[in-house]
Amino acid sequence: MSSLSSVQSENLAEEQHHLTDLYRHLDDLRFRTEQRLAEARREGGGTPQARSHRDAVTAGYAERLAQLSAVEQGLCFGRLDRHDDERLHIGRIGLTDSERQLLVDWRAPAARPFYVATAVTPYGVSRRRHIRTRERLVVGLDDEILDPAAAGESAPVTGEAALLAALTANRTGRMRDIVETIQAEQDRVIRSGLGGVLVVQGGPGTGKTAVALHRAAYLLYTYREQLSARGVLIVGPNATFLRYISHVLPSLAETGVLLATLGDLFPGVTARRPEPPAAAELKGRATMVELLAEAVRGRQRVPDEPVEIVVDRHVLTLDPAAVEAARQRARGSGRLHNLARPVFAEAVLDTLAAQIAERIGYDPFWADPLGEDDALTSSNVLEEGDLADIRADLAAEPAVRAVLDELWPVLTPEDLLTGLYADPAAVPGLSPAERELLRREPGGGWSPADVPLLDEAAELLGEDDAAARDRAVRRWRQRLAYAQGVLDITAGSKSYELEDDFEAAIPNVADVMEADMLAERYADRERRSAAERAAEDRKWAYGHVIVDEAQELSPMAWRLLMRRCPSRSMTVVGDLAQAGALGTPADWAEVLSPYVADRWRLAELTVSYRTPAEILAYTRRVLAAAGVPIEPPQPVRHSGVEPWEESGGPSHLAGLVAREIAELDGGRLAVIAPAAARSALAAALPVSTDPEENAVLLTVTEAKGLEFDVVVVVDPAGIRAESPRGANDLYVALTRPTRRLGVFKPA
Ligand SMILES: Nc1ncnc2c1ncn2[C@@H]1O[C@H](COP(=O)(O)OP(=O)(O)OP(=O)(O)O)[C@@H](O)[C@H]1O
Repeated sequence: MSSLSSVQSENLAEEQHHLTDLYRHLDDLRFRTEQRLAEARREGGGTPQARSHRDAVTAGYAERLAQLSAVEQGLCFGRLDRHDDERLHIGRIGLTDSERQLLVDWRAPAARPFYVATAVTPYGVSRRRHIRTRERLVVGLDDEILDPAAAGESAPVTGEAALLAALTANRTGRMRDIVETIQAEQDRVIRSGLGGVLVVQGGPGTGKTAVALHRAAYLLYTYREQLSARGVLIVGPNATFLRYISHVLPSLAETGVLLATLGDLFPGVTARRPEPPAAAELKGRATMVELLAEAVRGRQRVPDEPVEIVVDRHVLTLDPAAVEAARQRARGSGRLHNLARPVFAEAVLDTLAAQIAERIGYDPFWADPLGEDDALTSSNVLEEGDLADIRADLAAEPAVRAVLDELWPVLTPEDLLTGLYADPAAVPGLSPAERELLRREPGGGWSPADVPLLDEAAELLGEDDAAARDRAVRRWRQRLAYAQGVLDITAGSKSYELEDDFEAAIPNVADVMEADMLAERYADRERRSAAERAAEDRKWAYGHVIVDEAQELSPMAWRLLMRRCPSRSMTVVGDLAQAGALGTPADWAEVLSPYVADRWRLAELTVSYRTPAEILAYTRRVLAAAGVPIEPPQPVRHSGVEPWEESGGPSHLAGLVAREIAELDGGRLAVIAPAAARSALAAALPVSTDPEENAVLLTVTEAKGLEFDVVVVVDPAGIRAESPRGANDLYVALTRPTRRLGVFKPA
């Protein structure tokens, strides 16, 4: 016994020695990066190029420093002993000294056996060691000997002790990374190649979200060149969920990922307005594409009566036939609405200009020529140049512009949707009830379901970037003139003193401009990461898109996401059995086939790491009794605690919740209830509606994707009855706890 413990303490001492060495290297790296950062900050920035170079370098060092700080906790967590006597330590980043690899990044191919080696397939590994640390101290070691002879006895999961420690730890309200205990089926998903669409289907608590985040980190590490320029987008269901997962990637030293909800994906709009599920479902239907196209056509109007326009005391008349002809011409141009407006305007201006020309250019003697030479071929003495002037004057005339804006307005996506919601009756193809669902007065912000419609509208309307191009050209001309002036003065005052070679050193104007503009662009490109630039650019094409809780997305939302990812390099993560939104798909093929036919691959996760066996068994029983057979995933552990069921009035419930809170011991509790009961329960129970608090009251929609040590589900029948997908909602609610579940039925 004593010899065993002496071996253990020797092992601990050996690991401590190595760990101390690793931290010394980390400190050293940090110190050098800090120095370089300070040096870069001190550097003067004379020219714009020098300034933007300095900013880029500074930002690079600052980011590197943040990464080095992020890996402080749990820097090294594993060791592989190979049959060839090589030892590899596995950690959050790679570290080398001049001769050897001190620490292997968990994402490197050499680290893979740490996650997938088994006694049956040991990948050349004889021992896998989990190293548990607190701060910079080694506090425990768990060894697994991967001896094929002992294959039958090996643990069903890798790193069982470390895994169970992670799973039973108190929840903090922030998801932790799982880099120390990734399981083999999860590893296969994380390391799947970059190309194509990968669907990850798995029940509650199987680690879909955790896997999606680690996959982002893996892809950025493995395909850095490709991905750092285009960025990675992760889409989650709501802002609370994004806050919940927000620490994972920074703790893996990855910062170049944009986390967003659907409501954030139209630049300039933050869509948080709540709306009834039925309205969201209607807005999410694929048929909205045609409806929006119809709404655009509806804004290209032909008046019923002739329109009179007074210009310079002339009364001009625009009759419906002329407008119809102009509209045909504009529609026939094949351009999008906003881009076709000049075609429409030109046709209308032609009509109006002809009327003016008719009046001011009429020669009353044209039909009575004095002789052969004086013969006129038309009654009008105006020439084409005069007509062009008239058209230009008319185009600038406010009364004319007002009519053009009425008949063929330049529209923003917001204009189109506001108009559509204010008067949905104008759009054919909707039932009266559907019209009422869409109806909304202008103002009050946008809902997440509006965002795909805004995006679709932007596609249909087209953006007229002529104005932006004009501005850029004007700015360029001003600069050019300025630079020319500066050079003229310099050259003028000094030319006779110049040596030949000095003269040659003066850049010519084109060089100055090019340098200047390049510097501007360079500064823009370097100072902001791809993720930041992408967030402001509706047409940004991401290198990879990860969609979490993907079962909740509507067909319209998929159209938007596919536009953001023309390469179709995507990871789609979800569980159809947990789908709560109305109109959710029957299977993943229904979602994906319009975009990639059958060219997508499926990975399934089968083990629940969150929810203990007792709670999953209870969940299966409850749902089966309700006539909804659901097969939950396999639990990885037992908690030894059966769920409780109680019923009664509000004060009894308040007492039960208070008891659970008293026993929390630093963990977190959620009461999950029907939306209709929310305000009454908020007043009656000792819980908060602020999701950041330790004891919170949530609806199922709010609780989706989250987890708590203890959950009390109130009024399960009410949750089921609240929506056509109520049984799925109940499934979500019952599977949120990591330890204890209580179910309360109002008497
Ligand atoms: N290999 C692992 N090691 C340690 N913890 C893990 C592992 N896999 C999953 N977990 C933990 O299990 C919990 C559930 O994971 P996660 O939220 O990713 O599951 P999910 O499949 O997205 O669940 P849901 O469908 O309910 O949203 C999290 O606390 C996660 O950290």
